[in-house]
Amino acid sequence: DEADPSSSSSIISRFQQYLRINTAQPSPQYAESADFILSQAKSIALEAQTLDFVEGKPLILLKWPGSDPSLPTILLNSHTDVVAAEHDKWSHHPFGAHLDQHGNIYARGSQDMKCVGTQYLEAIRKLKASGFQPLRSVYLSFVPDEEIGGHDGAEKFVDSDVFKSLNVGILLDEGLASTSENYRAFYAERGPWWLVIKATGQPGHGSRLYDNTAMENLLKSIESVRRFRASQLDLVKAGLKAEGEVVSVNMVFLKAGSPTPTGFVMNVQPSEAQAGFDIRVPPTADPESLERRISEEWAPASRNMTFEFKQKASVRDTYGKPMLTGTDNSNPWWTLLEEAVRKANGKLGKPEIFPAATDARYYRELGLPAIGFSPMANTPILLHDHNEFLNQDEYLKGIDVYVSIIKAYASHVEHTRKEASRDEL
Ligand code: MET
Ligand SMILES: [Zn+2]
Ligand SMILES: [Zn+2]
Repeated sequence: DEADPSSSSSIISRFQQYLRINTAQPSPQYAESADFILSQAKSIALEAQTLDFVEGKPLILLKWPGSDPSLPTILLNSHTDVVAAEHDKWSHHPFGAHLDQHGNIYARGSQDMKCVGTQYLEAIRKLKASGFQPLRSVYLSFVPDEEIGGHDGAEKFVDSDVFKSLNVGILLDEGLASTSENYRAFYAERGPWWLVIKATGQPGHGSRLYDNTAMENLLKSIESVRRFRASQLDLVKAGLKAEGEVVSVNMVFLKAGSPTPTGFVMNVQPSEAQAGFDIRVPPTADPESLERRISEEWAPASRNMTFEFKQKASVRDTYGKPMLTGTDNSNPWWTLLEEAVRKANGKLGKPEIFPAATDARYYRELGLPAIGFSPMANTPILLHDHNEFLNQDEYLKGIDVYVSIIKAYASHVEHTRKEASRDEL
């Protein structure tokens, strides 16, 4: 029944409401999404504050206070922005949240990651209705700008005094849909390095053959990048490494020549040429050796080349260690997640390295444990793709998985603390 806020149709219609707010980069409607989140928070009586680290880019922080404020807390993170969508290539409008006859909800952000944001809220709504009282405080952060690097969102947040005062013990952030029945969970991610290489060279008549043209200099680099790319892809194809365990490099733009109103100048060899690459570096890789490869093989000064990074994430934390969250007994949160998923009748695959980037890197950089998890099983991976959708039954199942996880996390008495109190007896 529509009027009952706990009915499935009400839950789905709240998800659709969030999806219908166009928060696509580069001009997300953040004011509207903030209003929506704050109204949801109010309806389930969560404490709320809006943090304006950058004007026009609100970060909403919600709190469900625990009975023991001395315990480290739980932070459930989601980003409110989404990537752009090419409307005319979709079968349904990307901000219409159309529900088709199979129960699939079509919208940009249905997988990445508005689903997770409202699933956290719905799980808390259910837990509150059941009378559950958290021991640890549970925080929810709805952050802007993840899709453009998180510099005005999560990055500013983790540097803030507000964040320090939260005493966060574990962070949950986004994962990926799974095409099998097993959910996927991520203990690390690859760092994005966005590289632009530039070649200069001898300009001249388009009919002449000579050495050291900008185009030739750039093409030698592209050939070298391609050989390296193939070596990494071969490791994946041979089954020796998973996607998140190799360095990926993809050329994303090429720029050279002189445009004319009808095309390009055809008989002048240009004096400059450049190419851009999206490189993803696993935390297990040696960043120094990749840096050397870039400066010596992909953009050597000896070939009149220079390079610049548009984005260069660290793969080491502030203590110099690779940014990996423990998946063994050293990290009770991992075991608790596994158990909680199982209790909710879900299955979890082997822990993986997230192939792309998420805001979790800013927390792992501080040495905090962070787990990437979006409960979507039996679902094609459609983030950033046309016709992104999520099935309503999968969405509802995911809420129950979060009920189980939040319950386990918020009731968890730290082992070391138990030991400490036992020692006192
Ligand atoms: C460096 S910004 C990252 C944006 C996006 N999540 C990606 O992995 O591409
Ligand atoms: Zn995302
Ligand atoms: Zn994304």
